[in-house]
Amino acid sequence: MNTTSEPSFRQSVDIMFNRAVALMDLPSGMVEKIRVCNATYTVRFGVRLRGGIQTFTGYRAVHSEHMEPVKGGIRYAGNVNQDEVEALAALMTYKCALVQTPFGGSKGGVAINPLDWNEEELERITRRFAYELIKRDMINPAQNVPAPDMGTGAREMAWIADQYRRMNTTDINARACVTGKPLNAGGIAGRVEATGRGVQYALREFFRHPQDVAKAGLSGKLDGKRVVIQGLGNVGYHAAKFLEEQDGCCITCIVERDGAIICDTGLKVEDVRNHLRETGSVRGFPGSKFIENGAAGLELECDILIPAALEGVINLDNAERIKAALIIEAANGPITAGADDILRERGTVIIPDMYANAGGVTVSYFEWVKNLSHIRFGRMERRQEEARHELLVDELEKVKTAGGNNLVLSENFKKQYLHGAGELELVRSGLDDTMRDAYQSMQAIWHERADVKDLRTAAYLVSIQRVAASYATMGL
Ligand SMILES: NC(=O)c1ccc[n+]([C@@H]2O[C@H](COP(=O)([O-])OP(=O)(O)OC[C@H]3O[C@@H](n4cnc5c(N)ncnc54)[C@H](O)[C@@H]3O)[C@@H](O)[C@H]2O)c1
Repeated sequence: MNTTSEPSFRQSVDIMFNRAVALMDLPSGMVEKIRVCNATYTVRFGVRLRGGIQTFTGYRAVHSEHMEPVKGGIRYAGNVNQDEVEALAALMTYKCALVQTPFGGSKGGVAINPLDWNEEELERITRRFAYELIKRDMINPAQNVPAPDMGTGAREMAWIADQYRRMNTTDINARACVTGKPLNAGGIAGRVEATGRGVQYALREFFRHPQDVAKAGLSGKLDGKRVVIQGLGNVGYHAAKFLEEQDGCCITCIVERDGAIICDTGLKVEDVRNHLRETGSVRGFPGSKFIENGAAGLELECDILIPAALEGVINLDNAERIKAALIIEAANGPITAGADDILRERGTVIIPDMYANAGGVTVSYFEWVKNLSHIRFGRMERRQEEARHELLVDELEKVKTAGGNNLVLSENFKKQYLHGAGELELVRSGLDDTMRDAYQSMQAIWHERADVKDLRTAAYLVSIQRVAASYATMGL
């Protein structure tokens, strides 16, 4: 965050929370219980590296245990701190409640820049941090289940899972101690793409409602919409790629850490990603204009702005200059509370983080269930579906043979129909269903209540109501 007069990330989340509870009829004690972060564990641990001992600082915050396990990613970034993990843990509570994954909220991180360390060193740092959390039950399939976040991915999750297994050799559910693992280590198809895929499904759902599209001052479908995206990491890359290749969006600007590239006729996301991988920068991407001040890319004319990197990037400094009609928060907390006020006043529609990036935790839930059930996901349903489809196809064949009509089933159709959905299709359809349902639950409040002016407040209302109901039922 650039502006000293801005609240911290956690304070920003609290301001948005308070705006919502002011419209609710909850006892003040309950409001306070939900708002506060239950506990934050800080650990300073040493690892023998590069001929000496290096000391690192790590955190795991548990915001709400109204449901267990609690869930939330582990972030590796230089500026990870207690305020940030507590804000992110709170967002996890509200996110899980909104998309109805049965978890409380948590988040963790280590204050390191992963680019400063090689793979072997990162493995030793990760295993040591995991050890510190596992021995305090802060990684455990029944209590606290991490996942990837900025700076971490499937590789780190595999190390954490292995560390847990070594320390808990008789735990048959060991694999469920962390999600976002590689497929061959108990992961699930579609987890890597899940958060970006969820952003795509969220936008598709938004554009199914012309009334909502009109509120943003837009019209028509997703096809042809001009999109600016910040961050071409896990979330940003998948979101941008799917929107470009499958929904006909025109990606006019990509903002990365060292600057931004602009191309009015549209950037090929896959090619930009390859260029970024090969050169470490977006600079010099053929057919594009490079600007050193990447943040200026956020201020370009466009229909949809997708911040998918850091928190606080839309703040009091630049909010007035943001021109996008619609902002979808793929990152957590990219808009500060002050900027949110400015944009809301101006009528910019914001699809809030707790909904927009919930695809990750949704598919993490599928992975956790798969690990606990010890069966290849969807396997039984698939056989059952196949049996039903066989009956249908036999019947159609009989109709055809009897000369009832001219129906001809192609071999290709039969193959696709009979083989039903694989794990990836099941995961995607489950995610799509979740994103549609959650959108409609926010939207109902946005449309029905005159005092609820924006989707974020509506999302908070849905979530807080559910968390409160959970506490009220189980007691404190
Ligand atoms: N990974 C997930 O499943 C997941 C789930 C929910 C939310 N999120 C949120 O999405 C955001 C991104 O996470 P990710 O997993 O994609 O991280 P990532 O580490 O894979 O990617 C982050 C990208 O942002 C870029 N970046 C860093 N600093 C930048 C800057 N100043 N300007 C522009 N780009 C910059 C990095 O180069 C990188 O390409 C975070 O807010 C995270 O909390 C991630």
